[in-house]
Amino acid sequence: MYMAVTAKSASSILPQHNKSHSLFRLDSRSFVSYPLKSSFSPPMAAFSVASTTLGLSETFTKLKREGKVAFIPYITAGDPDLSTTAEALKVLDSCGSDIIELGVPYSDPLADGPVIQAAATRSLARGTNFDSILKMLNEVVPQLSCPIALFTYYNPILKRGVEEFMITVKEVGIHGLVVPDVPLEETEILRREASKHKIELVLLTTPTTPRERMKKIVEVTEGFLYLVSSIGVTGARASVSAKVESLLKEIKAESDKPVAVGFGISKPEHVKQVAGWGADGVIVGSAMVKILGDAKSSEEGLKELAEFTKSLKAALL
Ligand SMILES: O=P(O)(O)OC[C@@H](O)[C@@H](O)c1c[nH]c2ccccc12
Repeated sequence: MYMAVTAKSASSILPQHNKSHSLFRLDSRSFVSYPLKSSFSPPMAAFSVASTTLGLSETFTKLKREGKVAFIPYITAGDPDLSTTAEALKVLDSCGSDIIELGVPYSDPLADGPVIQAAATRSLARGTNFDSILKMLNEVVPQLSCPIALFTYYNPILKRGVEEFMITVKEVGIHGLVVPDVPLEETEILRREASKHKIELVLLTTPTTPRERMKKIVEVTEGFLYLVSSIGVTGARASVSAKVESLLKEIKAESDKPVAVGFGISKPEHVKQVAGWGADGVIVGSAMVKILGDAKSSEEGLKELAEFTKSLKAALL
């Protein structure tokens, strides 16, 4: 189920639409943002919830000191329901996740494969919305030891207003933000408000990102750099592209910022391999989402999620 978009809308969000596979090619042209450094320090209240948990970059600094690689799962908020999401966040945290990516369900998830698209559809059908997610986070975040990076397409941010969005997510203790489809020409306000409210804006590069553009992205990403392992959309793959090894070398030649790799990773051997190639973090999404979506009950899904998370985390120890 891929959205038929006009050439214009595709070019403004994901510039290439490969007709042969009707998959949207992720391209970093829409992933560049330049957070402005500002002297603005938000009122202490803004830190009240988040001050007990390390942020994204602090987490990577701590892990690097310990010689460890970050394990970063992704799940879609509200799938199968928000109370299960609340429990899943606690399960992922207690099973050793170092950062959790929490997806805001969206009606046109252009960069997502069928598993995450279906999760977003189920969640929206249940009535999940941004306010109900914030309410859940307000209760759960104080119980977590690892930071949350909110994952959302650009539209839900624009709908709420960028400044209002940043204020509200900061208030519930969100540390980071990943926005895969932010159009280059509209990054000005996003990076200014993210920086102002101490939200780490994570940028993405892909295997097709030209070197000069990659350098720009690496320079300005905050928290970590998201290296998309393969072209196409999210979804578990039989193997992780060997190109990741050389891409990691190229990026690390430009910057010592942490790099986390995502797309297709779904087995302990994938995790081990990507860590062995020098990644600072490993991101697993669709395989996690599938467990929760396929389970006959929440209890069963949470139990399987715990087992699966521990099996992947063990590959990093
Ligand atoms: O699902 P995968 O193949 O394990 O990839 C991680 C991915 O799910 C998560 O990081 C993510 C969810 N939706 C996205 C859209 C674009 C980039 C990344 C994502």
